[in-house]
Amino acid sequence: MRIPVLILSGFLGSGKTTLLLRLLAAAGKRGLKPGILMNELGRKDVDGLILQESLDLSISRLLDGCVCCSKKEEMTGKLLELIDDRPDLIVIELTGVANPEEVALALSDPQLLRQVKLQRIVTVLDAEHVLAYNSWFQSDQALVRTLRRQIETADVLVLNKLDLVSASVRFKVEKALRKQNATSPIWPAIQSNIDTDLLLEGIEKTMKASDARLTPLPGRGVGVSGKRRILDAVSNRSHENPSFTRVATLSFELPSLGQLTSRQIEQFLALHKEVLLRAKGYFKFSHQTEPFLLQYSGKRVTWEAAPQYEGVSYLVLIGLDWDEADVIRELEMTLERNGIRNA
Ligand SMILES: Nc1nc2c(ncn2[C@@H]2O[C@H](COP(=O)(O)OP(=O)(O)OP(=O)(O)O)[C@@H](O)[C@H]2O)c(=O)[nH]1
Repeated sequence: MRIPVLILSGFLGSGKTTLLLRLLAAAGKRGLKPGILMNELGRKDVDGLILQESLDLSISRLLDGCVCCSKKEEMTGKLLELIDDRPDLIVIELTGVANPEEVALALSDPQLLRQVKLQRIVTVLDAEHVLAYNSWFQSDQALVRTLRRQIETADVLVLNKLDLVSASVRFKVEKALRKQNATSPIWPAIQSNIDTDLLLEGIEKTMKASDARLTPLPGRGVGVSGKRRILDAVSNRSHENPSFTRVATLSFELPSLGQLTSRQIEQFLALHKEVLLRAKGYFKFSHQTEPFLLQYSGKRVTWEAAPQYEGVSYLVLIGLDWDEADVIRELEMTLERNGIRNA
């Protein structure tokens, strides 16, 4: 059973920690044991201290850097430590400037893939200021894009600090949010006071003593029905514990690449560009002497030599509202065209 992960995102000061405290209280009432990973930009762990004062919990911290950029490797290590404690769920509170899709990608690291599963992305918004971000940060388009992504990828938008705005501002904000995310619910809140039980829906006390950390879970075959699979796909949308997140992750181990080329991978990615947020993978092409690292972000592909990589080839895809079976089918077809056939 993979451990469900809740991601709390939202700009600085929007009310994430306030929500986290409520969430932890609700988890406690349900008898759930949470693991918490807090990522803060400053060296000083202010939020962690607040939490530790409020609750007797072990909290993992990633300080002085964002999981999106400088702290990616460390995040995997911290999560593995948390998994060792066998929590029923893991809550990751991001820095205000983190992009949730990058965290979804990090969760698909081969070391974590079969142990954790993205359950839900919750974005907390400061109703008083959210409409001003575009003009405030005009000179930093990367930040504007990240803040937009926090809204687009959210499964739940918590519209917080409503005590500070009028009804007409609230209406304007909701209208603007709907343009960026037409489907996810918007939950109004003051002091991040929402029905936290709804956030914990689908999360149960599942970790038993027998669920050892390194027990490999079988890859869940999500291949096309009626055909034998030629690749093993691991999805965050598992049957055993339905995921509600719109951000889907698919990971493929590719022990054999046949005659596959980087160009064909790019063509495969281009087919899904409307729904693909991010991709990453290592490839050991038969015609190359060293492995290559693929990065796909903002619809752009880059390749770089990765001589230090020693594992098998793999590909991780992060998409929004996609047809999973369609993506898998296309990849299978790409592999088949390159001589990779069913055994
Ligand atoms: N007036 C008002 N203040 C709020 C509300 N929600 C949270 N706050 C306050 O806003 C401040 C920031 O809240 P946090 O929960 O720490 O926000 P955060 O998103 O974790 O902040 P960072 O860690 O800086 O990213 C605190 O002083 C909260 O008490 C609200 O609905 N109304």
